[in-house]
Amino acid sequence: MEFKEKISNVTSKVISSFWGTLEHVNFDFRFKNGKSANLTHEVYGKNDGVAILLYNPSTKKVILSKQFRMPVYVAGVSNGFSIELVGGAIDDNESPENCVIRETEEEVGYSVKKVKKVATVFLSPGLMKERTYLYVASYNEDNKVDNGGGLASENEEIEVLETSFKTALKMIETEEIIDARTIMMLQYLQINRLI
Ligand SMILES: Nc1nc2c(ncn2[C@@H]2O[C@H](COP(=O)(O)OP(=O)(O)O[C@H]3O[C@H](CO)[C@@H](O)[C@H](O)[C@@H]3O)[C@@H](O)[C@H]2O)c(=O)[nH]1
Ligand SMILES: [Mg+2]
Repeated sequence: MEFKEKISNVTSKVISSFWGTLEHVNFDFRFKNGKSANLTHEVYGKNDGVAILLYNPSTKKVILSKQFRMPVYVAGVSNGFSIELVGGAIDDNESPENCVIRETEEEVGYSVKKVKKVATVFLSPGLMKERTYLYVASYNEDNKVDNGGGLASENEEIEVLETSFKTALKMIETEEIIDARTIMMLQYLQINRLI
């Protein structure tokens, strides 16, 4: 039998390049039964991202951010406001760790030095090529260096939410928290009894 690759003749065409890039990727896919099909799949992405859950083991509080998200608005949820981990897109030539430390200071005004990497996740593997690196770090009041809020130069407007861990877990049940990264990291804290 002639040997054929499972995936072959991959070509990509950029359909839109605005904030991120939307590509149409054309390829031949060989099914288990030996038949092949020429398929086109859409793939969206930007630079990879980072996100972090900050927790204070003595006060049993966590720091989250609240901001407007157009996709959430378009979906008709919470007027478009989403409660999430601190995070953002990695700048060119920046390490994920430096990015997460930078975003923590920009978005919520805390300077943390020691961050622990927990997982690398694809948020929507059927659509997005982005990897997100997930972190945790403990904090206390000494780490607070300013009020955060995001970069005005990037039109960011972020509300800092310091809330009890118990309340944050409740907000998963009530669907006030709907971001997958945030839910998995709150559960990570819970499973590992870090707080
Ligand atoms: N999505 C999007 N955001 C835009 C756009 N123009 C400006 N922004 C704003 O630019 C800012 C980017 O901030 P970052 O902190 O760098 O990224 P992020 O929006 O928090 O994104 C993070 O989460 C995403 C998942 O929700 C990730 O996809 C992303 O990589 C990153 O981790 C946000 O305030 C966002 O609203 C646009 O066209 N599209
Ligand atoms: Mg952000």
